Amino acid sequence: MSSLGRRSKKVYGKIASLDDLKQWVTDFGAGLGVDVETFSSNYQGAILEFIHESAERVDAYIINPAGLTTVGEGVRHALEDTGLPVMEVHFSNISANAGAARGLGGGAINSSFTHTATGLSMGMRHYSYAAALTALTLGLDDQDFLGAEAD
Ligand SMILES: O=C1C[C@@](O)(C(=O)O)C[C@@H](O)[C@@H]1O
Repeated sequence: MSSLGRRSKKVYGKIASLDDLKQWVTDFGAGLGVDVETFSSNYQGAILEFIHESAERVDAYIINPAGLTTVGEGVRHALEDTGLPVMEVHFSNISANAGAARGLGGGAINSSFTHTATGLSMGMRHYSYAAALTALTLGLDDQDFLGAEAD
């Protein structure tokens, strides 16, 4: 994701850098009245440390597992252990066939995050984050859904 600006414009759209993405998501959250804390790293251990140290102070996670999508068991497990809602997001539609407009060039991949995620938002460029953030906000405000006390 640190190479966002060099990726296919057709799939990833006009967001030119991770900093731009973080700002866009933060601004979108502010519009919803939500504080967004952003984090990114190319190092799996750093992602694990962030999840561990943030679990007590956040309400939920939105994760784009990017290059870890098919292999990030440690990160997936750490997220599951927080007991918090987790939305998986992707710019691309990772389930699309090869050659599809917003799919990955090589065709569908199987995410190792989806089976324990609360929800999934993908194929909508950076708007996938907007969908995830909106759904999480509504869900957490709903006392019969994500806003309910954890079991
Ligand atoms: O780095 C990425 C980005 C991605 O997660 C997306 O946002 O579409 C899709 C992944 O397959 C890829 O490795």
